[in-house]
Amino acid sequence: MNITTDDGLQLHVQVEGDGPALLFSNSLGTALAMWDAQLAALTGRYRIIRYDSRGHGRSGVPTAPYQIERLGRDALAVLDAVGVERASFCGLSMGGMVGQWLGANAPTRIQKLVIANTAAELGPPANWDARIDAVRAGGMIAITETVLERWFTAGFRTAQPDAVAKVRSMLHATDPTGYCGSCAAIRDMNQRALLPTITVPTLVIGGAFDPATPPAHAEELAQNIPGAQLVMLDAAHLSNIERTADFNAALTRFLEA
Ligand SMILES: O=C(O)CC1=CCC(=O)O1
Repeated sequence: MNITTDDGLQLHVQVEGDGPALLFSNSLGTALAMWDAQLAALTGRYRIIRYDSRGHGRSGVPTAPYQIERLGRDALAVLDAVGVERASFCGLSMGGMVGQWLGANAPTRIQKLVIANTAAELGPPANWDARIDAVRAGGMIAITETVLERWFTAGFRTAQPDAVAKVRSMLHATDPTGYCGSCAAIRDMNQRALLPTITVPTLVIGGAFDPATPPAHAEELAQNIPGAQLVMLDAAHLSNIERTADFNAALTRFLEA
């Protein structure tokens, strides 16, 4: 289904399964299909709500730079459109940045918060400007292989070429304008001051081998969000794909405690 946000953008949403509502939010350069392995494991126990973030997948692609607040309001629009007052939330990387915003600004809408492979601030801005310039000049292909090397360990890339190929396809299919708009949102983000205000029960998941959001970022989040738990997986950036069973176990253990 498509839903319309308060600024008139169409977002592509899929709702599957029955049970307590669980909203997933994708990372930069992917789409809702990045959560397929979670859907397969959890669909019998949860009402799984997935959506393509603006600029990604089958959602609309505004041209101006995005902001994390705007992405957070999109997540609330998804909940409104599917008639869910309160859901647990799981977001990875950019999705986890959205989760921090929701935890601080919409605590009545979030039951439990899971933020994976993410950060409160991910500078320096010049790195994001360089990435935006590279994509504007050469399209998604210009950055694909470098990005994939950060998303998965070398061992996983060798052992699981089909899983990597699926993610490569998502990255190639991402609209360069949407990708650059999202890079700008991450470049301009600093949510450190929000962390102590998050009162929602929170699980932080990190990747011991994640070069994109290294373990220090996960530790900072867990130390500054009151009562947050921390789980470190043997994975690079897309830990939900590289370590599906461990990720799903940590997620369900936390949600069902
Ligand atoms: O693509 C990357 O470098 C890693 C990343 C940062 C934010 C996100 O969603 O992915």
